[in-house]
Amino acid sequence: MQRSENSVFKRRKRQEESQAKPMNERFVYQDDEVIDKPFNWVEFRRLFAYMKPYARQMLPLIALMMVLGTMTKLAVPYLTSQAIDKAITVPNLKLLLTLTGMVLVLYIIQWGANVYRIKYTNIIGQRVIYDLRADLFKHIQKLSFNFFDKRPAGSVLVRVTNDINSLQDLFTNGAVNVLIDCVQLSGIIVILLLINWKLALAVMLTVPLMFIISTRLRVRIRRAWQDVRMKNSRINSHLNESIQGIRVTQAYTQEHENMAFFDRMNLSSKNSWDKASAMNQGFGPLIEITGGLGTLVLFWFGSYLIESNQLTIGYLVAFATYVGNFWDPINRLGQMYNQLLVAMASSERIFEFMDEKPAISDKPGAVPLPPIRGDIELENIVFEYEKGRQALKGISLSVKAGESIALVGHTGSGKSTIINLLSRFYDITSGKLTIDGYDIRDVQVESLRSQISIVLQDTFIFSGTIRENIRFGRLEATDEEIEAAAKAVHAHEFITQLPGGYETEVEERGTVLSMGQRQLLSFARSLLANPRILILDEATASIDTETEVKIQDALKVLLKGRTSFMVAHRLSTIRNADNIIVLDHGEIVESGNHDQLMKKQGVYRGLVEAQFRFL
Ligand SMILES: Nc1ncnc2c1ncn2[C@@H]1O[C@H](COP(=O)(O)OP(=O)(O)OP(=O)(O)O)[C@@H](O)[C@H]1O
Repeated sequence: MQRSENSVFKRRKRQEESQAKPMNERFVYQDDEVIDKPFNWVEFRRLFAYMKPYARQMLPLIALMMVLGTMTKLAVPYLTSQAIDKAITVPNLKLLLTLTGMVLVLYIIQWGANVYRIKYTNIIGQRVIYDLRADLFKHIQKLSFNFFDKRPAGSVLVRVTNDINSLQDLFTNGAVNVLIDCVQLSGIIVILLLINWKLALAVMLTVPLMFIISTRLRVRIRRAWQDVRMKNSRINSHLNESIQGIRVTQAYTQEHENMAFFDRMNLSSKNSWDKASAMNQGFGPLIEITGGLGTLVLFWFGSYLIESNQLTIGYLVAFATYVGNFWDPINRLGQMYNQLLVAMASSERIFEFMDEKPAISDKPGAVPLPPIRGDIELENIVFEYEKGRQALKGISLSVKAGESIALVGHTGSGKSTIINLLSRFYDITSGKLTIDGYDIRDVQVESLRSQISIVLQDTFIFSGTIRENIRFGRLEATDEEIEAAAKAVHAHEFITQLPGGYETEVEERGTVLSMGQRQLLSFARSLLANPRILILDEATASIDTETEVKIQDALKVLLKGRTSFMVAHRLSTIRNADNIIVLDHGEIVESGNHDQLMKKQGVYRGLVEAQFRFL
């Protein structure tokens, strides 16, 4: 079985290698892994600063346990040498029993010290990881739309999960183990030199050789692991995209194509892992061979020293044990160095996100926007998502408080862009946008957004109950207020028909609910928020004609006394708007109410007639 699986993998590997060009290039993922950067001390200090709050409290205890554990470990071979030389070669049962008792006590102390050290290092490690993850998540929440426009959700996920996890080992074991190994190494070197400096130097002759070989090997190992992480990161991005798009995939029966693509990624990641792990496995035996050379020198030169009465058998045995213990920390330090570089690469990626400044933030001295009436002025607004490509080309518009504005136009004409600018999800490239005379760039973002409510076509429902989803509009709302809002927008009927009523649990994106029901919930959420400015972006697109009649009533309630912007392709919903703005390629081409525009025989009339013909 094992063999056949291996041969399948080998065959697939050959297939993969023979196809230089991927067979399916629908999905393109940027590699965001930094290969081979020099060790960055600034970031290293920044990372370890996360230990600071806990260091004073716990580090002295950990250091004490560490020294205690290492000292007891180093004392055992010395006591063994004394037992051989003074109690076995020249039999002395009493001394032998005393020394055995001492060794036993040392082992118990060593065990206790290790248990406490591991416990406290784990506590510090977990707290550091908790703080890092919390800081990163908090920061990501503040980042602006343009940040998410540029990155697939999967790659953001990878940083909060994988990259943070890869630091976990460093903080829980790694950092302390390095110290222990350094203390142990220094202790062993001192003891070896004290027992017999000639033998010590002879044994350590092999160290530089090993150092040179292993440094070269380690660079290759590190690159191989970077490759593994890069491929895993791509798998995560693809996985996220596949799950989000599963309905489209199934509708177009693209499962096999997707599977083949995933399989290639998966296989490529497995192959990289095999390669990296094979290199890693080579590292251990290399240390062992060099260690074996050292042992050869030890016994050859050691027996000469015994013969010439410069060393006792007991000391030779102790020497052999110390030398045995000498290679372990060196081996671990080599691995730790790799682990540290991996962790540094991860921390670099984490800090890169943390250093990302939100494109939209309060400027110094920004004042809170006082409760607004809802007068809006757009003066010659130009906006570019990408430099040199204007989505809006000089929009001017004056809106009085309480007016309802409808934005219509062909797809891509700039309707949603205007809406995005009103809530300051993006900053305008040039021009001026004021609300009640306040330039929206001069006021605090939170005070602006809290007075504007947006209902989108693809309403986002969070995991939780229906009640909590409506409450999202105003967290302090009472249950009665929530139900009143639901009744006003005709959502109460369908909610009470659900098995759990208002307490029905809905999952992320609201899969239990139909699109129309989700929109009604979103209406209730907005009504509850009681905003001065209301934005409806294709908000009635998924509502059936019967519900639409009800919704028109609800909209009257919802829009009353508020300034509102409505984007709708279904033109019947905007008939009653005070002002209909017709956009084309980022410019206003017509404006007026329904009757005025119908008389004009222009773009709007064309759109209405096209829709009528279509029906
Ligand atoms: N996040 C973005 N990054 C870059 N360009 C964008 C982005 N969003 C929209 N655009 C571009 O800006 C222009 C206006 O888009 P917008 O979404 O405002 O159109 P719309 O009128 O709302 O279209 P629709 O009716 O299809 O929703 C389009 O050319 C579009 O390609």
